[in-house]
Amino acid sequence: MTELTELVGTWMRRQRWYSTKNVEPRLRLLASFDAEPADADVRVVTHFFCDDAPRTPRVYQVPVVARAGRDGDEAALIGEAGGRYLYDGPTEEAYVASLVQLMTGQEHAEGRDAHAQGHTLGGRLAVRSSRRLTGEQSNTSIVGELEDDRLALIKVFRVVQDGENPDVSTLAALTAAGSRRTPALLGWLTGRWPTPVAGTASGELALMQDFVPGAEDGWELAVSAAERGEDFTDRAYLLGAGTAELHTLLARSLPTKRAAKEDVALALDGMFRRLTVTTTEVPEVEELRAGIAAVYEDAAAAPLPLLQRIHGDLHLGQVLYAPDRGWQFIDFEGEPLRPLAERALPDATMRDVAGMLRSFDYVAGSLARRETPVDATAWAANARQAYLEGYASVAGSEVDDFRLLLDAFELDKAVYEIAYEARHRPSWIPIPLSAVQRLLATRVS
Ligand SMILES: Nc1ncnc2c1ncn2[C@@H]1O[C@H](COP(=O)(O)OP(=O)(O)O)[C@@H](O)[C@H]1O
Ligand SMILES: O=P(O)(O)O[C@H]1O[C@H](CO)[C@@H](O[C@H]2O[C@H](CO)[C@@H](O)[C@H](O)[C@H]2O)[C@H](O)[C@H]1O
Repeated sequence: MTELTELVGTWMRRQRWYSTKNVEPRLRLLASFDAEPADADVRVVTHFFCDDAPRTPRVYQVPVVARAGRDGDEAALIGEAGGRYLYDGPTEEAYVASLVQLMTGQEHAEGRDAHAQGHTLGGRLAVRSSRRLTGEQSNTSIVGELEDDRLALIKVFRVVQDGENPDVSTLAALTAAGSRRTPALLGWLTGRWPTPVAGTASGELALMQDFVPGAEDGWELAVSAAERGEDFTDRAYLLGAGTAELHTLLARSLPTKRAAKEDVALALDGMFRRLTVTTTEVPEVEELRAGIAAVYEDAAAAPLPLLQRIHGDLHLGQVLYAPDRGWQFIDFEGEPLRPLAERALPDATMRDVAGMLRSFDYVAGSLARRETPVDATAWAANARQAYLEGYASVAGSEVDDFRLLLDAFELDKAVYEIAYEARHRPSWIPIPLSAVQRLLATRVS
């Protein structure tokens, strides 16, 4: 193993976006692309590494700034190799400037940057300064101050996959439709890299959107309201109405289809697959399997909905509350544990509704686990009710018409969350696990 690969492997293991926390990375360098050097002492290189450790190998995009001196941010230092100090690219202005140039420069990137193609909706843009956001994230987000004084949110995808990333295609359609519920997309970068086996893969490497100023994170807002026992029903009602508005716009902007038997079979297949994966990782789920399966089968026999583009991983961490714009929806990438090819397929809106309902339960679950526990059970029940009423204020009787589907998606989401927590935050497994037990118990009674 080369010095670079070894260094990146050790560093990557500690990053939030390293997606298989329970295994030691086994990296293989697939390709490296140099950006046009702006300065002889600062080289910007984007590496693509394949991690062979998980069952399905994953490809990571690792942008690095190699400096001649140890003069970058110490917290972002990956290590020293080949006589240079290597820093995590997104913390470095040189990387962000070259990324934005690639994304919004009109001409096709040639020569050394031929691995990437920029697409701009906002013309040629340039950053004056940038700052990486910290916090729990699957990808890496950066706030850039543009030369025209606007702020932009730049997101660098870490796990890259062959195919269309719905974060870009969904936001592009919403932006074109003049959405008031989402930040406008400004541009994106599509790249090519060698696949782990043979051939070339192509997919999105980064995107850039309007930064929503003064926005508060929905999860933090909800948790702080719940812990103080503050009413959240007005906000939850507006969130429900906003979700339905978003769904209406998505149905108008992207393909829809009436669900057919084969769509039901496909959805059921996906749900049972998740159940099997979760059971393998968390054996306690086995004894709940029969009850879960019965709920899935009931939903499969119920009336079929119209399928359309949805958010795909809706929860309180995917919404921002802005004083002048109300609720804003972000991160249309879908569930990170789901194959990319499935994520942009038309789906049922009740999947999103179920995701948000699970999130209110998570607020109560996380507060109950505090050192000094807070009982937010009633808070969560009221938020849930208000959210459904808000949704119905725009979408009419849809929730009542597809109640069995909603029940099944709520369980499916909790099953997904058990696997997600097992990989990322094992001490939180009890939150979705007890939700599955409760959802099954309330159904029987
Ligand atoms: N347009 C935006 N304006 C302001 N903040 C944003 C915007 N988009 C994302 N953020 C912030 O960045 C964080 C990560 O963004 P997100 O799209 O959820 O990334 P990830 O794919 O890593 O989960 C969000 O929780 C939010 O705080
Ligand atoms: O935001 P991501 O796309 O990375 O989504 C993943 O991580 C989420 C956690 O950050 C996870 O959400 C679960 O925990 C949330 C609280 O932290 C809670 O609000 C959600 O309801 C719950 O599902 C999400 O499932 C996962 O895909």
